[in-house]
Amino acid sequence: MTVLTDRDLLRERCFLAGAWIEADSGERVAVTNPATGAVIAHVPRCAEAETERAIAAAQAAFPAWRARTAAQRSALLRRWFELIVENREDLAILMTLEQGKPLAEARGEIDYAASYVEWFAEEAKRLYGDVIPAPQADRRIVVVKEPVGVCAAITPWNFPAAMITRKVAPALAAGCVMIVKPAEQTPLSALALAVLAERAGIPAGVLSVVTGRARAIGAVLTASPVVRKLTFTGSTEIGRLLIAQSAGTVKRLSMELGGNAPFIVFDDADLDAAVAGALVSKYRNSGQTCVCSNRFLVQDGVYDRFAALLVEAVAGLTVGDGLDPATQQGPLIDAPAIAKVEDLVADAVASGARVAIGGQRHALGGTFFAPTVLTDVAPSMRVAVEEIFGPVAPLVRFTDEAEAVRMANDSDYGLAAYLFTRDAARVWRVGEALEYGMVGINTGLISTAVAPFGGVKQSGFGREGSKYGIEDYVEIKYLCMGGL
Ligand SMILES: NC(=O)C1=CN([C@@H]2O[C@H](COP(=O)(O)OP(=O)(O)OC[C@H]3O[C@@H](n4cnc5c(N)ncnc54)[C@H](OP(=O)(O)O)[C@@H]3O)[C@@H](O)[C@H]2O)C=CC1
Ligand SMILES: O=C(O)CCCC(=O)O
Repeated sequence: MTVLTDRDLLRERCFLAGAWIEADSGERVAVTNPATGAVIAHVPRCAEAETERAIAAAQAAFPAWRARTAAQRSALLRRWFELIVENREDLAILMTLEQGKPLAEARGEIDYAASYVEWFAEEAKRLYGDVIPAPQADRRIVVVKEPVGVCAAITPWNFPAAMITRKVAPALAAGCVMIVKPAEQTPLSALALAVLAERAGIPAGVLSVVTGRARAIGAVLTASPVVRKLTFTGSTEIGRLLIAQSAGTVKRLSMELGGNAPFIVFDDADLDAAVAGALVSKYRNSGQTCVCSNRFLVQDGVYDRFAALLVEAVAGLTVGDGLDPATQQGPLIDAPAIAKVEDLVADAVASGARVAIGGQRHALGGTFFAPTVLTDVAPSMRVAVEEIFGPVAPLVRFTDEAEAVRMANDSDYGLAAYLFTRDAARVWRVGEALEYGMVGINTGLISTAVAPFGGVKQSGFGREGSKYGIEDYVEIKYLCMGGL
């Protein structure tokens, strides 16, 4: 394996109640490098019993953690942030090894992940309440914010670090404690973050990371009355299941689920900017991002020109192992992922779409898929309806603004949307008409810790990052003082 400066960051045990443990069964799961198929590590295959112990440890740790002052919690989070930044290169290498994204993108994700910790270290100190003018002279009404309590996070493989910090940091800032179940494909980044949290001095039980059997761990987390909140990022299908499972304990939930982002290019757009935006929003992380553009809606007048420019730009993308500095697009995460992308492209072609570039597995083999542009795509084709999660840009034609908005909103999803135009009035009209939680205007990159990330419709609910993100981890309590 590529040498880490600090080998201690590569952990093959879970972090539970401040101890590094094996699974009770002794079973382990292999972690593979998607670029080579090589096994790079093993992690414990934990199940019900270990999850129960993590919950008990969190419950035990909660009173002391919530009792610390906001400034004390903030200082520990700040230290965690500094350690993430100091270990940026090792964390990025680990991420590329287990996830496949190019090293430059992995470094970017570590910075992004760290920025959530930095942000919420600051927000911890600003969790203000309210004083409400009372209707009676002898009363005072005060609103305070209290931590929700024991929280659980189930996270995906596409952003192995950032999806953890943007849940853990606001939770800990608010005074909650957290159990994380990372994705099976990418546990090493989660465990390395736990190493750094431990080094930062975050007390035992405040943060646990349990790897292993998703269904068993999820069942215990959702059924437990001790766990007061579940936050999930992943597929809509599993989100629905977790919502149903949480009904029995009436848990608070945050769901960041799938997307089908429209990327709308109007006739008056700056086409060079639109192509640059398309590249970053479509091909970053090999298209495996819930906010990736899933369908390009391009107006008649610029359709052919935009397609030609996009194909030219895509032809210049270098595909390869993420550890190679020349690589701009890595492999897909695993065999089912590439099979799904291949199937969607085949379905589109069979229905009349044209492959302008790519359209098949890359010559490198394995799970590498050629960066692809499809033209003559109809909005009803599966490739424009389902979440692709791969480097495929389907180009759909539209005639006028009303049609673009109608097509864009014709989806069960509502996470991110993008539009490119030079018309300021249209920016407002279309920006407001889009039924999405986030809208990128003349940009393909909207993710930042300072803005609220989240969706509407079947893309989920709750917001992460920004001043709103911490609210998902607090309960509002009102104190009514009478007889004054
Ligand atoms: N919104 C987003 O950012 C993401 C969307 N997706 C979409 O979902 C598709 C499938 O990806 P996939 O990785 O299977 O996504 P999943 O939704 O299956 O996985 C996300 C997380 O949920 C866990 N999980 C899976 N099943 C259960 C369960 N029954 N109970 C509790 N936790 C569970 C997974 O654990 P484990 O890994 O151990 O199975 C993982 O930690 C992608 O192609 C993409 O379309 C995927 C990832 C992120
Ligand atoms: O794809 C996801 O699951 C989260 C989006 C990453 C980002 O914050 O941009």
